[in-house]
Amino acid sequence: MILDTIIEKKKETLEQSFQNQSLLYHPIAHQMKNKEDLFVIGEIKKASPSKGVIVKDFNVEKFTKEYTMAGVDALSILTEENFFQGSLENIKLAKAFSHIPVLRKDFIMDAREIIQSKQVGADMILLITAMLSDEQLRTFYQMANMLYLECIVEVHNEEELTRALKIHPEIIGINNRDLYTFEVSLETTKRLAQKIPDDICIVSESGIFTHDDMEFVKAAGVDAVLIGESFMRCDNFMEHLQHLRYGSY
Ligand SMILES: O=P(O)(O)OC[C@@H](O)[C@@H](O)c1c[nH]c2ccccc12
Repeated sequence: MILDTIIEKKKETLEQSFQNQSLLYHPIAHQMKNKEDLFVIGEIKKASPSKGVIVKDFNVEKFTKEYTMAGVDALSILTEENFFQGSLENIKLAKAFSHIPVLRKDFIMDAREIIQSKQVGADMILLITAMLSDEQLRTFYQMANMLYLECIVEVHNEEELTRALKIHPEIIGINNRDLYTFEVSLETTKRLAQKIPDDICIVSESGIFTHDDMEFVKAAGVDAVLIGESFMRCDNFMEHLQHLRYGSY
């Protein structure tokens, strides 16, 4: 049968073309892993449930340009509307005014939101283990990968980490903030990072304000940091990033 022959040949060709190359390409994870210094994701958020309104003069275009010029490696854009006063439009703005990768930061709970993230131009999405079943986590992760969206799989404790590791994610985000009590402790990063295999990128999220905080999470073995409030409140992004990285102004 010619069809069988075609399929056999096709299999061979596929094997050859995907040899030594991951079927799913993860450029941001790759960049995180290979950066000498910490990879910095700067977050743009107007408000949060724990802090209320953080910036009154909220201008996504301005923040995007300033973060990019200051030298952050990626942007995180809050799109949740009710508690963070975010919007999907802000992703489009960030993409229009910057060339660096953009993370859609939201509480994704529906597969349609993954397609929507791609449509507005996001490069990466957040999947929060605490609010997804094992099945959702797996299917959302696969779906995102098929759309060439990278994922940060967020965890806050050992039980969530065990669940997250089952899908072998490229990037794990350790949230230092407990989403139930809003308590923040960088010890969460220290505790969980040592339980994560070396080939997975680790992002320490929340509560990073100073150079000492950066050094602390770096020593814990993370590849990247996600910083929101301390950037949102600073007067000069470039100086603040310098301070975070090198400890001086
Ligand atoms: O502003 P901070 O403390 O630097 O935190 C940023 C980011 O980690 C935080 O906004 C965050 C982490 N995980 C989330 C999940 C949903 C909404 C927000 C978040």
